[in-house]
Amino acid sequence: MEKLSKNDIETRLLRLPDWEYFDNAIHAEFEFENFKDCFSAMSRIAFECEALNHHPDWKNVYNVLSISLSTHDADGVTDKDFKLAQAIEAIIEEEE
Ligand SMILES: C[C@H](O)[C@H](O)[C@H]1CNC2=NC(N)=NC(=O)C2=N1
Repeated sequence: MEKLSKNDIETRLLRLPDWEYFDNAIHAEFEFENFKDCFSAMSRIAFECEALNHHPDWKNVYNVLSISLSTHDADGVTDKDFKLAQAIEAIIEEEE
């Protein structure tokens, strides 16, 4: 999977306003009502990750989920990260 250029990444991010690019990865933070809602979204995201065989670096503190996406094999951001970011957005929108 080919690593995307900074320009490509920034162009693609125009369609994903929750996400930003820094430190060689794309990042987003989502806040939920409480821990249960947050963990419920994380479970749904986890199944999607398995289906896509692509996995986030993520952190949960109570009702906040912080996600970073990069492709370890490519040492950067690839199309796989954008596919997963889109899937995550769809899940978050359904949970809202
Ligand atoms: C063997 C397996 O396909 C690889 O280890 C996959 C699994 N999930 C992955 N997830 C991420 N974020 N980057 C990878 O390079 C990656 N590689």
